[in-house]
Amino acid sequence: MRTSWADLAANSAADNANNSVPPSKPAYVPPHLRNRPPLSAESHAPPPPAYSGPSSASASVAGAVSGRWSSPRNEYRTQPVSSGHTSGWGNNSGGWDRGRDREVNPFAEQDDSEPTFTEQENTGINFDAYEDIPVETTGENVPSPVNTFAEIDLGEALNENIRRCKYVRPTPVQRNAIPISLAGRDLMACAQTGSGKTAAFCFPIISGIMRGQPVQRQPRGVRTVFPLALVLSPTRELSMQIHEEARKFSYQTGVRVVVAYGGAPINQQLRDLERGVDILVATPGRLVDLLERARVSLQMIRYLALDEADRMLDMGFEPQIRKIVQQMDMPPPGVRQTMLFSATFPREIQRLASDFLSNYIFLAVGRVGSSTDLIDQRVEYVQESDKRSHLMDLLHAQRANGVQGKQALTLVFVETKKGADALEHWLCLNGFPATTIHGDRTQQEREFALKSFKSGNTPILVATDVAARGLDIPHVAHVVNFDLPNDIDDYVHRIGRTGRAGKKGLATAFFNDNNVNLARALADLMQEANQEVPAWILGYAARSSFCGGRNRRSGGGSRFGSRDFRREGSFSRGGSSDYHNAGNNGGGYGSCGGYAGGYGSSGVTSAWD
Ligand SMILES: Nc1ncnc2c1ncn2[C@@H]1O[C@H](COP(=O)(O)OP(=O)(O)OP(=O)(O)O)[C@@H](O)[C@H]1O
Repeated sequence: MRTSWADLAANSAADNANNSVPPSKPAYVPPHLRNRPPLSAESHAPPPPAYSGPSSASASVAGAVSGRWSSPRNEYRTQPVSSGHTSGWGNNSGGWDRGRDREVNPFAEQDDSEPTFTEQENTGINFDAYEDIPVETTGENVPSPVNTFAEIDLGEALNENIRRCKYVRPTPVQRNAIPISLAGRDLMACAQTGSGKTAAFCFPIISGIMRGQPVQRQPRGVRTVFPLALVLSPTRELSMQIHEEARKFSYQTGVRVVVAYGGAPINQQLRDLERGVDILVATPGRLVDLLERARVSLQMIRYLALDEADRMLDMGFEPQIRKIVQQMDMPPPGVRQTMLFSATFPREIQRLASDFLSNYIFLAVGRVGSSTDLIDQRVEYVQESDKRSHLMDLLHAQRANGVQGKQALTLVFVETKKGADALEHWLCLNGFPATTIHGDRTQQEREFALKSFKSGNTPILVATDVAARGLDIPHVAHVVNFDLPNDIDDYVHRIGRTGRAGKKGLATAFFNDNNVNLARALADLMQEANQEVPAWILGYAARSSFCGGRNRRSGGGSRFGSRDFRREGSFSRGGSSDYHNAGNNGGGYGSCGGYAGGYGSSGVTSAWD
């Protein structure tokens, strides 16, 4: 099969050369043949494939992989559907140099905003910090974890990009999740913020597309595109970030990644799509738009990844996700491969998520929903009226300890968009350069704010929950919860903007009587992360209603006992009851509670996309 596609590409190139007339659109070239020198008219030999097959050192994983392709998924792929890619390569954006048929090197791209931080600071990754993390996997026939990237058969081009990224070894979530995904299994994975989940779902997708058999060519004139993989994320900025990461991982693999998100001109995104797409990274709203315009079809999807999956399936997004995954033309579970990732996975969301999965493996690296103990968490009692002056004290102290007199990056979370603007204004008036990101700002303003913050030019970013999830901003030294969220999971994601990739971070929360409902969960979370819990907060925790409020986790007993919801007695839907437990066991669930409401921020959902 591979040979015939190689022949097809070779013949097509030779035909074009012989006719000396360039095709109106370049012919589709399958990923494993892309980035090869163009064939001369004389040469009819297919170029060597980019991926040279499994190495003997990785026989177990590789064996599982080849097994995957003889599964029903393979039959699906070879069905004579009239689809494929709209066009070939290289005419431009999203990582391609317009007019020069050349992929832009994402590793050489310079951020034109002057970085405040040195390369050395950027590479101080200490993944030893994650070594003792308990890992639990449940499900049937769980593939064994690996210890090194060399043990995983990802293909040379991808391995080269891993080296370029300076990833020396896989993080615990990568060690476990990648072999599971390469074996073709569906996965629900929960791992702490900043622990490398993006690569954990990108690597198997890219590798799978590289090694997979190519799809049929798109008939000319049809403008619908047929991506092979779909990665959904809740915010525009996170989709952009995943796109950037995926472009690095897929550099010179021939796998093409395109991003589509709201707030940006759709025409440019349509042009990017028309140039060819293997992996589509998207926010749900913009994707629905593209599907309704019939510019994207999900018919050929082999891989579906939901990043921040619990957010994607909560009340704000669930209808859109169901529409995309269940009501359009995406292959069903068992035919496609589905991967769900987050740092938090409330049991009710797990239950919903199981509709999207087939005989999946549940992976928990660390306790489900826990924060990393790399973050020094502090809670201070601050009345509403004192919050600004208190923040000022923190910023002054930070400036005094700053690197070379510069303000360390501080991310300040507030409840409302108006509150964000007002605080930004006040900070600027008081000599602290600040910017803001929230749903009322234009996309351009949001992107500019983020860029300015990342570069250190504006070291304080005031944000609503739009910035709470997934954003990987190096050097965020301090996260301040100026207003605490209503939900402890939101707190976990917010503080997770610091203390990433093995680095230490600091998180300060302003607590007052408005936050009583969060007291119990906050105290539990801090205790679990070996943080010092002030006695007064334990008092509030005792007073708070264990099963009430909007905190879905609040309930009696240890909320950290929670694991794979299928192991609860109440589980009665689908799947197998014979769950292999390959790791540490936690306690049971608390006796009450569950999901008592949506995220506090559900009102901003549409603005996120
Ligand atoms: N194996 C590795 N070696 C070194 N650095 C890594 C490795 N894997 C990931 N990283 C880096 O770790 C940082 C965090 O990764 P990533 O953003 O994927 O975390 P995450 O688990 O998705 O976090 P969140 O839950 O906040 O979304 C990134 O800067 C990434 O480049």
